[in-house]
Amino acid sequence: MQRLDVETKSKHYEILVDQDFLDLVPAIRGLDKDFSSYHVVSDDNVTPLYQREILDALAGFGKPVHGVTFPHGEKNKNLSTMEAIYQALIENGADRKSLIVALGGGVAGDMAGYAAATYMRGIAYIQIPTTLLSQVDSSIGGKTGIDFNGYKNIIGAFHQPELVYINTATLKTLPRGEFTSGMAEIIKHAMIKDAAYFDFLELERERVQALDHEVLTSMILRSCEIKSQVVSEDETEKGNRALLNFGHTAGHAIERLMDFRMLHGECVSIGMVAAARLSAAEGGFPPAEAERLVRLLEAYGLPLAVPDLSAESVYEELFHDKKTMGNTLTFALCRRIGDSYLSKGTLTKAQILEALDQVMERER
Ligand SMILES: NC(=O)c1ccc[n+]([C@@H]2O[C@H](COP(=O)([O-])OP(=O)(O)OC[C@H]3O[C@@H](n4cnc5c(N)ncnc54)[C@H](O)[C@@H]3O)[C@@H](O)[C@H]2O)c1
Ligand SMILES: O=C(O)C(=O)C[C@@H](O)[C@H](O)[C@H](O)COP(=O)(O)O
Ligand SMILES: [Zn+2]
Repeated sequence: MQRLDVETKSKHYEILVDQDFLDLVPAIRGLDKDFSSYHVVSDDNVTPLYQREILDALAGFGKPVHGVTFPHGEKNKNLSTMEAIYQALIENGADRKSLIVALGGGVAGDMAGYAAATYMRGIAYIQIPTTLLSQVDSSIGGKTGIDFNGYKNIIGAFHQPELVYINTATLKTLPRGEFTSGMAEIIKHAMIKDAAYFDFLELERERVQALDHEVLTSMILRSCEIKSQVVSEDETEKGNRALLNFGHTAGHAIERLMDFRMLHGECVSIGMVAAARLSAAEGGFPPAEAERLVRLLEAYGLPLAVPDLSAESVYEELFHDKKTMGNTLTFALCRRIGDSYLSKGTLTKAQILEALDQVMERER
């Protein structure tokens, strides 16, 4: 098992990376908290795969254990699913000393985390991420929340977990497209912080895609390190945490405009291509490096452009981004691969439209 620390202002916790669930109970025991009951929240794909094993393991604590299942998918990351989760917590007698267990992908993590942030004004939770995306990104850092009227993560709270327990064996059941979606966040980590990691992702692509255990584990660990470092320095996104939003400004807009028919990572991939174009327009990001990004995304099977949207429609959506203050758009951009910065209000509408045009399939 491998361990990493996350040290934010509000909480210190560990990320454990293992190949099974055998150390989960000892890890929870190690938190040294006397939880009164356990509530495992997962979607209807993950429940039949992993919920029973987790419930059985937690039953060893001798306290009530409950499973809560919600319908899978981004379309269900909303208030009505939250209502059902709150209802289940009440019916199952969750109290202030209960532990919520977020089991599944980023959707389960964001919603179970938000339930933990708000139920009885905040209770403890842990993350057991089972998608590549959630293992390297969403389970770490305490951003929790839901979409509302299609606006991405527009309601939410920062609430750090007590523990992140990653069992890489769960990736064996993950559909291929979901694995690919997770690769977008991993490439994002390399783009914003680590050129050598970008080289690694280029060099080791075949072994990554073959789920080679050694390469996969090193990759997950490196991404967890990058994410936890950024989060530890700026827990509540007062500044540089927004670098983790590289590709998300346009990505979230596309996700909404496509009515969530595309996966988060796919939209982030297209958003990163747009961000690379903007980086070139503003900061002189070298065209050869933009090309390397495009080739890497393509090699991992990620999309580079979006069908059936107009640059204008995406541009209008950008103003709903959480980094937008008043009318000032903020973008996470790159000077070079591995070297990122925040650009606040300096790009013109024409520059942004031109970059967006290049990721519109019809207009290419
Ligand atoms: N909080 C954050 O910091 C953060 C970071 C990145 C993304 N996100 C959010 O995460 C969400 C995307 O997460 P995701 O890509 O994990 O999506 P997801 O949670 O919808 O999971 C993807 C699909 O895989 C299934 N699944 C999960 N684990 C499985 C497994 N081991 N085997 C088989 N099927 C499995 C799920 O049922 C689902 O259908 C988005 O809502 C995004 O906004 C949040
Ligand atoms: O943890 C962060 O900070 C991120 O930006 C990680 C992103 O991958 C993630 O999609 C996050 O949920 C986006 O945050 P938002 O504040 O733009 O909704
Ligand atoms: Zn993301």
